[in-house]
Amino acid sequence: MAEQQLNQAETLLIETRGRVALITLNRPGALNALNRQAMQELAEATRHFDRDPNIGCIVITGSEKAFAAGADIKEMQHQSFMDVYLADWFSGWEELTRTRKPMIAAVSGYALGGGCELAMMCDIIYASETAKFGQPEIKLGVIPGMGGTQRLTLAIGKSKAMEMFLTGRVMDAAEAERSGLVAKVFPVDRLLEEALKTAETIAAMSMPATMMMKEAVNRSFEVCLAEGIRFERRAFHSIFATQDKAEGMSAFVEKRTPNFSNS
Ligand SMILES: CC(C)=CC(=O)SCCNC(=O)CCNC(=O)[C@H](O)C(C)(C)COP(=O)(O)OP(=O)(O)OC[C@H]1O[C@@H](n2cnc3c(N)ncnc32)[C@H](O)[C@@H]1OP(=O)(O)O
Repeated sequence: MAEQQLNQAETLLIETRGRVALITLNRPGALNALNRQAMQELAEATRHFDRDPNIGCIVITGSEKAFAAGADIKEMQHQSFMDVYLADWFSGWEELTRTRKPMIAAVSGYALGGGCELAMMCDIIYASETAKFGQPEIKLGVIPGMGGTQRLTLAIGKSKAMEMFLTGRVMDAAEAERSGLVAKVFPVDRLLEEALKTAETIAAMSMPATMMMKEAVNRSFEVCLAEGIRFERRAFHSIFATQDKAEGMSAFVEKRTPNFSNS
């Protein structure tokens, strides 16, 4: 598989592996704490790959010890209400959630606070056996600010989410998988390989279909069921205008591998 190293950001390592983009959080001294620079660089990298017709899936990972230990507490420590309100802190993360191509989070070690929220902004979470998920903001006297109260509650249900938010308890990988937060758990040394393998599988599908699938599934989080189902039906109708629909169905009937053209 062709590997290509892209221009380096300060807080990230960015590379491509064939049709997959791999973004590695890289602030080892701070356990990948997410400062404003990391937010801007992540948004820039995902925007870049979203526009790149050669990329079909994006994987975001961290180190073995920490996916990300949260938003940068040292950066937030001296901010006042007026500082964060006027600068609309964390609104920049919304850009990441507007990425239209599928994103996989490969999580090893700590995914706390903003780290857990970043993983949940992705479409699939794969975890290593050492992964630890939590929203410990309550211990800092604050609440999550990157979507955690909404996404964790939707992922694992109100009672369990409330227990985690209100106590700051951390969940291990096995519990995260049982709760539906995580799709699969792997030994540490297989995590990235498995995430990249799934990303390659996704990138080999029809790109309009994977993008529309993501858009339709995400509607279920944003609108009521009836509106979501209407949206899904319209997206389903419109995908019948693609060549990839014709190719995919013909390939099935003809018992061959489809050759998608992303059109
Ligand atoms: C408030 C909102 C809206 C969102 C948030 O995300 S708040 C942050 C939520 N996360 C946390 O509260 C976790 C904070 N970190 C820890 O509790 C611990 O670091 C640990 C349990 C994850 C790991 O403990 P360990 O003893 O193994 O490592 P440390 O010595 O504590 O950390 C190493 C190094 O990293 C710095 N660090 C860790 N997390 C953060 C963070 N979230 N922000 C800024 N810096 C962080 C830590 O200070 C230390 O650096 P120094 O050696 O320079 O002190």
